[in-house]
Amino acid sequence: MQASLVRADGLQIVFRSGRATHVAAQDVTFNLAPGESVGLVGESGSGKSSIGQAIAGLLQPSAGTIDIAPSTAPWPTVQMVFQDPAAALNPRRPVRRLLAEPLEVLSRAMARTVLQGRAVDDLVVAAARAVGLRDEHLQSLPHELSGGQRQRVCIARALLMQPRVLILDEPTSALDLTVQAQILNLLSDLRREHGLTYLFISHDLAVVRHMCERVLVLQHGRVVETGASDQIFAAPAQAYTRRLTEAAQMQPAI
Ligand SMILES: Nc1ncnc2c1ncn2[C@@H]1O[C@H](COP(=O)(O)OP(=O)(O)OP(=O)(O)O)[C@@H](O)[C@H]1O
Repeated sequence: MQASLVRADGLQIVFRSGRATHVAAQDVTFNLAPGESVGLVGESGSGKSSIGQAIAGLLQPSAGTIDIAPSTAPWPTVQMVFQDPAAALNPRRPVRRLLAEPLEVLSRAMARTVLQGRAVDDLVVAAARAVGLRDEHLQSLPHELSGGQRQRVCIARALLMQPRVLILDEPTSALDLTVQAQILNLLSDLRREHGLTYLFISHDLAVVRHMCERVLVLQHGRVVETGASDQIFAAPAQAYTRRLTEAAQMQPAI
């Protein structure tokens, strides 16, 4: 069996407001092996984002464990990219600042390891180029960029933290189809170049089929089916998955 980089075991995520409780995830168990891209699919409200946030350390599960293989990096090696890049970026900061700030707030020890003697601005320029932004974009405010360019900024900002795992939460859902394809190609290239591991959250199975070797299908917070993408798409075992794949076939191909 392949070593796992991330292991979620028996995850339960419960939201409480007043007396009401809502179980967003129940007994969710899965592995992410180094370098693989795993899709997390399911209808709206099935718990995809909640699970992604728990893996990224942004949300505390009510039960269960998340183990991330030890690394030599003294900073979090899981980064998250969200659906809406405009909401994720401070509208008053130019791109250069947006990219530099997470590096500037690192502790001295972390900064030494991340920067390795390089200037923050050199890393910022390199990261912007690596995601296909032009140098003049560094002066731009988020609203002066296109949606695709803003998502490139978010991806660059995540990459600057040298993650091993990226949680991609509907990273192209807010983009039109041509731009969507460009960002998906960028993500594929970056995964190959940096040996990254992806948890790719999407309600769009056509995108997941394109991006992921393996799929977890969620319904009402539970994993109801899991397997290789090809197999899930060719012969889904569950009626629920069949419904999702049929809906995907009605959408334009990537
Ligand atoms: N902060 C919160 N407080 C209360 N309930 C929440 C909270 N966040 C999510 N939920 C509920 O938990 C369930 C799962 O939500 P989640 O966002 O994880 O689903 P999802 O599969 O990502 O949905 P979508 O595809 O619509 O983004 C939903 O019923 C949602 O209403």
